[in-house]
Amino acid sequence: MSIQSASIDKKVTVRTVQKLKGVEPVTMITAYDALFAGIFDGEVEMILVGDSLNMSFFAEPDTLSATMDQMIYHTKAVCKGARLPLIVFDMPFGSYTTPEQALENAVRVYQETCAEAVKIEGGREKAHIVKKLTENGIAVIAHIGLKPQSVRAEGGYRVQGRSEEEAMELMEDALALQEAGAFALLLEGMTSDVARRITEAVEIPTIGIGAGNGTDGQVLVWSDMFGFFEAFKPKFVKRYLEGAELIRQGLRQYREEVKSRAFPDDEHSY
Ligand SMILES: Nc1nc(=O)c2c([nH]1)NC[C@@H]1CN(c3ccc(C(=O)N[C@@H](CCC(=O)O)C(=O)O)cc3)CN21
Ligand SMILES: CC(C)C(=O)C(=O)O
Ligand SMILES: [Mg+2]
Repeated sequence: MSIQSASIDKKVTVRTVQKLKGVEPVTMITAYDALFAGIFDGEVEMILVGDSLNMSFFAEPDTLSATMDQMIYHTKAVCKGARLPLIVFDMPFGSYTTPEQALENAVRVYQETCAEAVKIEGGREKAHIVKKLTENGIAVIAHIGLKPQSVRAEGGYRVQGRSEEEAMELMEDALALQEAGAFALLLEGMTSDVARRITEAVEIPTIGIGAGNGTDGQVLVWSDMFGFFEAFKPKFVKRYLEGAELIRQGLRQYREEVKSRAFPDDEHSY
C-alpha cells in the first residue's frame, strides 16, 4: 500500500527543491546535531536547523532566547552529519531586525557553516529584508502564518487564515515574499484551504507544518514526530514512533541487568 520511495542519493540543492514543485512533495525534518543528521542523511530532501532547538532540547517555553552563536554551533554539527540534504539555517529572534543586520548575520552563516539557505519569519513587512539577502547571494525561505517568534507579541500560538480577511493577508504576504526573491515559503499553522490557495498562486515551493495536505512539501520537528518530546502535542504532529517509551524500555532492562549483575557479562568484559 505505502510507496517506499528510494533513498536520496544525490546532493539536494536549492534548484533541486524548486524543480520538485508540481512533481512530488518535498520532505523536511529538523536536526540539531551530527548524530541525528547522520541518520536523516539521504532520507529527506531538506534539514532545518530550527530554533525549536530551544524548546525541544533546552526546555524553554518558546524559541525567543535562541542566539546566532547557538544556532551556528548546532548547524556546524548538522553539517558534519549530513552530506546530501539541503541544510537550512533558522535565523533566530532578533537576528534580522534591519536589512544590514540580517545580511551581516546571514553572511556569517554562509562563512561559518555549510547551510545553503536561511529561513526568516515574517510577511510583507519583511520583504525588504528578503530582498537585501537575495540580492547578496543568500537563498531565503520566508516563514508565514503562525510565526513562533511572535508568540509573546501575539499572546499565544494561533492558527492563521480562518477569516477571509486573514486569508487575503496571507496571500499578499506570500506574493510579496516571492517577489522579494524568496526561493521557497514555509507555511505554518494555517487552514489547509489557505495553504493550498497560496501554493497554487506562487511559482516557488511551499513547505507546510500544520498547513494541511495541499502544500509542495512537509516539515516536522524530529523530536515531535518520533515521540521524544512529550511536553506538548499540537494537532498537526503525527507520531511515527514512540521514542521516549522505547528509550524507557531499554533503560529499564539496563537497570534490571545492572541490579541483577546480568550486565556486563563475559561478552562485554575484558
Ligand atoms: N517541539 C516543537 N515542535 C514544533 O512544531 C515547534 C516548536 N517546538 N517550537 C517552535 C514552533 C512552535 N510551534 C507551535 C507551538 C504550539 C502550537 C499550538 O499550541 N497549536 C494549537 C493550535 C491553536 C489554534 O487552533 O489556534 C494546537 O492545539 O494545535 C502550534 C505550533 C511549532 N514549532
Ligand atoms: C517549526 C519549524 C518550521 C521551525 O521553525 C523550527 O523547528 O524552529
Ligand atoms: Mg523556527
